Amino acid sequence: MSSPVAPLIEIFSSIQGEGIWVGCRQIFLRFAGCNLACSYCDTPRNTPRHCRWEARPGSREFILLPNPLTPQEVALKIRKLNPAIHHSISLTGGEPLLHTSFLLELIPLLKETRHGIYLETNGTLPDSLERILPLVDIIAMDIKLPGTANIEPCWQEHRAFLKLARGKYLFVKLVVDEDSKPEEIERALDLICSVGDIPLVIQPVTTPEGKTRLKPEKAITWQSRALERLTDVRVIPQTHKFLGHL
Ligand SMILES: C[S@@+](CC[C@H](N)C(=O)[O-])C[C@H]1O[C@@H](n2cnc3c(N)ncnc32)[C@H](O)[C@@H]1O
Ligand SMILES: Nc1nc2[nH]cc(C(=O)O)c2c(=O)[nH]1
Ligand code: SF4
Ligand SMILES: [Mg+2]
Repeated sequence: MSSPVAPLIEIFSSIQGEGIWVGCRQIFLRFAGCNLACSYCDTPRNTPRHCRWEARPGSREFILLPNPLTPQEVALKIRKLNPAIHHSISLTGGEPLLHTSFLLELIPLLKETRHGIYLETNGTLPDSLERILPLVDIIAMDIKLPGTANIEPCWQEHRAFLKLARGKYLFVKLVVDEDSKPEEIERALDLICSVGDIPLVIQPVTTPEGKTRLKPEKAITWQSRALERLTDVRVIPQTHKFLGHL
């Protein structure tokens, strides 16, 4: 039987710019395609890019789409990035859980990082998560605020996802801006608390110009509100955008 293939946008080594593992060195695998279309999304999910390899740390290897790669080919490219010095491999996108058949074959080939597999996900595909759950170590799950992302609500999918993911090293990211609706943030807090005392990162929207769209006073207000109900609540912007990392 032939190996599944997956459309990858890029493979690169960089410093995690978001969430509770910010600052850790990771290898990033960015998959093409997404089941959502968040208004603030900073990632061209399907745009082919030119193939090029820059042989310097933090460089990126751009895979010319639609040239899908097999798990063996991806594992070989990762091996060239010295996985042993990396905290983990971040599976991101686009939405990585759209490619679970590929991940089931790929992940067992990726053993050399210090803390395994880090899944960066929009938290809307619980059935897909269930397929690969034993193979992931850390889950960074977004709870999408419908008004902020300008998408249909996915509260039910998020609830099912959280219940599955809570046994892992799990944290939730809430991407918030000045116009985020208080009732939606409250609903997200209700959802998290109904599943457990899960670490929460409030992540301001970053504009294409690199500015954060959440004033300090509002970030403080929402963090205070969340800290009344959760133990670990941090406000962390996308640091890689200020530091110039990939
Ligand atoms: C590009 S997404 C890919 C993984 C997955 N599709 C998701 O949404 O979690 C990775 C992370 O970047 C965040 N993100 C994307 N665009 C952003 C922006 N303009 N400002 C702040 N966070 C952003 C997402 O919310 C998510 O936490
Ligand atoms: N440095 C860096 N950190 C990141 N954290 C999440 C990212 C993503 O696009 O999934 C990302 C990214 O694209 N670059
Ligand atoms: S789910 Fe993630 S990749 Fe998809 S549009 Fe939203 S932020 Fe972008
Ligand atoms: Mg990114």
